[in-house]
Amino acid sequence: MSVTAADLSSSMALPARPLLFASGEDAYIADRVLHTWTTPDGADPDWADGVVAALEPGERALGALSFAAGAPGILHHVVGSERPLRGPVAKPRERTYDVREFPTAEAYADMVRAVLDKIAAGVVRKVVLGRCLDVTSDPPLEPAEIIDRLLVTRPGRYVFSVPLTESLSEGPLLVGASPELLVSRSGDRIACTPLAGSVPRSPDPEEDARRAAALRASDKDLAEHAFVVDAIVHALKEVCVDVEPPTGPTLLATDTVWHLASPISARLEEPATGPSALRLAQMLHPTPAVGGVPAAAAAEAIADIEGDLRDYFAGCVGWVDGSGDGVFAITIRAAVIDGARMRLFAGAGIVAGSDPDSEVRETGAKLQTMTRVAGLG
Ligand SMILES: C=C(O[C@@H]1C=C(C(=O)O)C=C[C@H]1O)C(=O)O
Repeated sequence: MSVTAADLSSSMALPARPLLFASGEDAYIADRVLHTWTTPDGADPDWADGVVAALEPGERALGALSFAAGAPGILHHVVGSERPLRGPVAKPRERTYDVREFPTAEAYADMVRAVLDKIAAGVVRKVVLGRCLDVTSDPPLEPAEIIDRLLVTRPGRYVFSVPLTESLSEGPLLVGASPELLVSRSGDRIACTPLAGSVPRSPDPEEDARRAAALRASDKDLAEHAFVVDAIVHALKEVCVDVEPPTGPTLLATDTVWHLASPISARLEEPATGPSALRLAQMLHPTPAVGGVPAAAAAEAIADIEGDLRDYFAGCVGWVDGSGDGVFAITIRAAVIDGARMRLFAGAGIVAGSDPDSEVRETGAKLQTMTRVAGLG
């Protein structure tokens, strides 16, 4: 799509704290918020069904669910429109940043070793472990500037900006550019594209291609990937027909990493009475792409070793309408911006054969998606 003068001016119209979700060329941006639904338990099916039942034609519920079961969810009841919102990339303003790693790279490598011990002991087979960067910026970051840059450069297909409280004008704002589709529903058509198995990209094209080929051939990464595909196929078969698992993963590139990706399609037999996109997201989440295998033991290992970092990170973010159609992406390559402060999260799957230093590099590369658009380099 070519960028016209009208597109440029519409990009200027991006509100200071937009409420939006983009999955194609255009971004769906909320013009009005009618109501905000919150729940202490984002996995509650009655809450999800109540939200979908309240939506009139032309309205959407746009928001996010936390990583953990029994943790909060928020959906804004909105009226909006698809808009091109792709302007020129403004040069980041001069800012001073204070950046803290939490945990440090060394502590993260030790956490990876602790998971490898649990794998060796047969307690778990895969655990996704994350780490954070806490950034303070002077002057404060401007969310609209970051989102504009995400929409133009599209480091991930799914760009989002979602206030995490009922107040749209202040408080934490979840922003990011996820490459990973948890689930989409359009009528009876269901799609998921899990990612698992990753390697940092190289600026040298030959080395970059070599790394991609090595990832495609890596038994460790193929095993890490297969856990996710198996779990999603199993969950989809509970509610769908014609579940089409892929023949093998393909390669997907973001700005900073290569991933193994598996597009999976399925069909709802009775879309009128079948689960909405929001219910499907609740059923599938958290997949072993962000949790692990077995799910309960992995969740316990994450709580013990990683602690309480995630909240909405590694959750899911997206929209649903009154017909049950919608799109939910995994909340990765994401940041929470709150005034002058910004927290970034990145995780990596640990399986037998994982190397702690490689996992530090992988999570470092994943963090760069958001540090770059925020102007930190
Ligand atoms: C958890 C993250 O990424 C997840 C972990 C991946 C992996 O371990 O290879 C790949 C994609 C995501 O499902 C993240 O980016 O923060």
